[in-house]
Amino acid sequence: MKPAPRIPVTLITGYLGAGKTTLLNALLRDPAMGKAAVLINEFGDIGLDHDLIVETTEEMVLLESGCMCCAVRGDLTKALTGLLARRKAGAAQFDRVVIETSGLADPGPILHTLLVEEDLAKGFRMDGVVTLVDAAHGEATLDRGFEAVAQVAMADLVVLTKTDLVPAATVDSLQRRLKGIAPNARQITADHGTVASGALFGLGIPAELSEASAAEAWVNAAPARKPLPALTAFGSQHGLFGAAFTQTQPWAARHDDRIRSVSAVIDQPIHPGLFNIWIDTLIQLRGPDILRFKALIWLEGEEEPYAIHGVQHVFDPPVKLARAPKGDRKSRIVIIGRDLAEGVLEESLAFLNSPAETLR
Ligand SMILES: Nc1nc2c(ncn2[C@@H]2O[C@H](COP(=O)(O)OP(=O)(O)OP(=O)(O)O)[C@@H](O)[C@H]2O)c(=O)[nH]1
Repeated sequence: MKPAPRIPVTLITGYLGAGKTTLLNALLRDPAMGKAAVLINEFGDIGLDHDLIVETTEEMVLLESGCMCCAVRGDLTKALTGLLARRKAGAAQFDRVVIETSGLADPGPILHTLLVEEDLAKGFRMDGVVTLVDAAHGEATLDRGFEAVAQVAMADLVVLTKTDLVPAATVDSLQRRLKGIAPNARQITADHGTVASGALFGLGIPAELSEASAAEAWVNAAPARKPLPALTAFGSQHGLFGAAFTQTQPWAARHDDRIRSVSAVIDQPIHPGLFNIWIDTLIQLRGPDILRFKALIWLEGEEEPYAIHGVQHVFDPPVKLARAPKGDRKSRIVIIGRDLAEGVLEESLAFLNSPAETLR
């Protein structure tokens, strides 16, 4: 029997006051939202945002008493497990979950919870990370704290809010900066919380769709700007993830500079052995510093590609995609990392281009 489709989860994040509650209120009126369960996380004792939500769905859970990424993770697990059980028993009806995080939350551990808790991973799939950035205070917020930069780096979609409060040139320059931090994330603007209907949904791994063409758009990888460096032997100048990886640079400069995003398009199907070595090494050595990993991978000898996504050292099981487009058997990989020395991810990606003899 085919397993039931997993329920998509959307994570709405963004710094304090970025406009998350305003957006959620507008979203609750969007027919594209369908039947949704909404989880709201509050930092501090009083669940103020809960009172600010004017229209509610039937399933609204307020997670209090701390930041979701640390203290409340247990609560998040409990809330999601509870929702799943009630849905199974017919006591709750919803087809998606939307989580509004506290402004201080790091989306990484929250995404982890969805991936590592076995029951949750079976019942839910991540549909997308939506990060709100306040156009009026965005630059200053990014300058002040790395949390805000990391929230942008993890986004599938960046939503600019309060653009009505600043000149167009300010919006342009902020958008350029955001593109630098998250080159693969789409950017849209919200007018007092209102975005085009459905714009926030369908951003995740198209697992249940099984469409390779959709996966290409999901990965959104651009060919490397410079050709991948040639590998002469196993590993390269630095080894697969060698010296340069352990030697991170002093990150005194801008917070933005701590984020490095690398994407590659690999023309030929990849030897499965090479791919396994590569990904194991990446996870073992640099797992905690991989903020996001998305890939559409063609392996030698296989007719369909795999979609893979990961957050730090936790990876969702690869999803084999059916209905692959004819012709193009190029793998696409995007890695967003923090505190990684320049050139190292590129070099490691070059390993995937190396002939299979490298293994022997
Ligand atoms: N001018 C303007 N104000 C906005 C817009 N979107 C939100 N706001 C205002 O920004 C303020 C903060 O919005 P919230 O939705 O409470 O922000 P939040 O991200 O939920 O805030 P925290 O829960 O503190 O993290 C409110 O006064 C909103 O009315 C916008 O597009 N334009």
